[in-house]
This record gives sequence, structure tokens and C-alpha cells, in this order.
Amino acid sequence: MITFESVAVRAESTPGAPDVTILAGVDLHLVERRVAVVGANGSGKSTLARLVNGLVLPTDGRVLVDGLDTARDGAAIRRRVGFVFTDPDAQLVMPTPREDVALSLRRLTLDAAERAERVHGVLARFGLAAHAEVSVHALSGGQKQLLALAGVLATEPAILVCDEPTTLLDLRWRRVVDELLDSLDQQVVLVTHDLDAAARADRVLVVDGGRIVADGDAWGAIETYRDRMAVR
Ligand SMILES: Nc1ncnc2c1ncn2[C@@H]1O[C@H](COP(=O)(O)OP(=O)(O)OP(=O)(O)O)[C@@H](O)[C@H]1O
Repeated sequence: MITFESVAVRAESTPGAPDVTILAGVDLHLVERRVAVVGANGSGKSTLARLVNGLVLPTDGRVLVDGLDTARDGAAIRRRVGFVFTDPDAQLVMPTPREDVALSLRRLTLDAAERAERVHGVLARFGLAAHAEVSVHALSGGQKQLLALAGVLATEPAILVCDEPTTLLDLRWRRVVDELLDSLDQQVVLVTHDLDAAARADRVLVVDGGRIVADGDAWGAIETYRDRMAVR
């Protein structure tokens, strides 16, 4: 369960300049299993997503995840909330896919054989088993995106936040990842420009100019978004 209480985020756009407001007046109580966040470029979606796992802390207000305050309980929050970045290079730190997934599993108490089996299973699920030992730099953009998602899911987080996780994927893998995200038991918060993916969510938030301007079932919220973008 994710709660935003009167949350605002402000930051300096350039050193010494007055703060700009990135998000303001956000009050949310998210209990739905699938929550999508849509909105124009620069509207504040990524900032909203990053608030959920404490990557961004509120300037005003509080963000609570299962009762834990992101500003006070950062380590516990990051164990509960997996975050998948748009840019997999922001996430992949080890030389090979096998090592990268193994690193994700470091907090789990598994013996060596269990760990190796878990790593192999995760890589296979994402079509990466044959690439386990290649350099991460040699993977395609889509393969890196799949590996980043694999590493986060391997830790079995209670909540998964994905910031445009399928932008680099071809149609086949986009469908695989869409189906996978749809099938997870965890609560998923998905930032996306893909309105087909948003349409499958239980609840859709529309962000515009740093505010939530629509919040409700997918159909109504997406209609509002289309109207605001004047796209039909
Ligand atoms: N740390 C920061 N300091 C100053 N400005 C920031 C900071 N982080 C984000 N912004 C600005 O806040 C606005 C919202 O950014 P954010 O990344 O949340 O948008 P977004 O909706 O995810 O955009 P996109 O769809 O293009 O990824 C942008 O104008 C961005 O430049």
C-alpha cells in the first residue's frame, strides 16, 4: 500500500536559481494491484515514481509504503520496492548478466547451488540464458532492458515500480514483458507512454504540470489525457 500525504517536490533548476516546483499537492492512497501513470514529457511522472522507493524524497509531506516512511526507512523501503529504470545502463553494474543477477540476489540467504539455479532460471525466463557470460556492453538495448527487469524481479520485491520498462523492446519482447507484468502478484506502478498498457491498469493517474489532473479507472483517465494532449 502506497500513501502520498500532501507531497510536493521542489528543486533548484540551476545552482543558485530559485527552486522550481516539480510536483505539488499530491495526495494518494494506492491499493490497486496495477497502477499506471501517464502524462506529457516533463510532467513529473518519473519524479512521482521515484518518490515511491525513496530515490526522490518529498520537500513537503510524506510518502509511506506499507507504513514505512521513505524519508526515515530508506533501506527497508528499497528492500520492499523494486525499481526498474527507463535506461538500463543506470542499473546494470556487473560485467556479465550472470553476475548482475547474482548481485541482485546478494541479500537473500541462498547456498551457492540455489543461487546459481535462481540466476539461471531468471535469465532463462527473459531469454538471456545463452548470454549469461557475455559482456553486458555487448547486449542490445532491449536485452539490457530485459536484464534490468530480470535483476529486480529476482529479488521478489513486494512492490514493483517500472519507469517506461519497454521502450527499447521489440514487439515480441514488449508483449512478453507486458504479460509478465500483468501476471505478477505484486503491486505494480507503471510509468508509461503506452496507452494500451495503461488501459489494462486498475487505476490510472494522469500527471500534468506537476499535479495529478485525473485519477480513476483506465478508460476515464485515458480520455482525460487524450483531451489534454488534444490527440484523438
Ligand atoms: N533534480 C531536479 N532538479 C531540477 N529539475 C528537475 C529535477 N528532476 C526533475 N526535474 C524537472 O522536473 C520536471 C519533471 O521531470 P520528470 O522526469 O519527473 O518528468 P517525466 O514526466 O517523467 O518526463 P518524461 O516523460 O520526459 O520522462 C522536468 O521539467 C524535469 O526537468
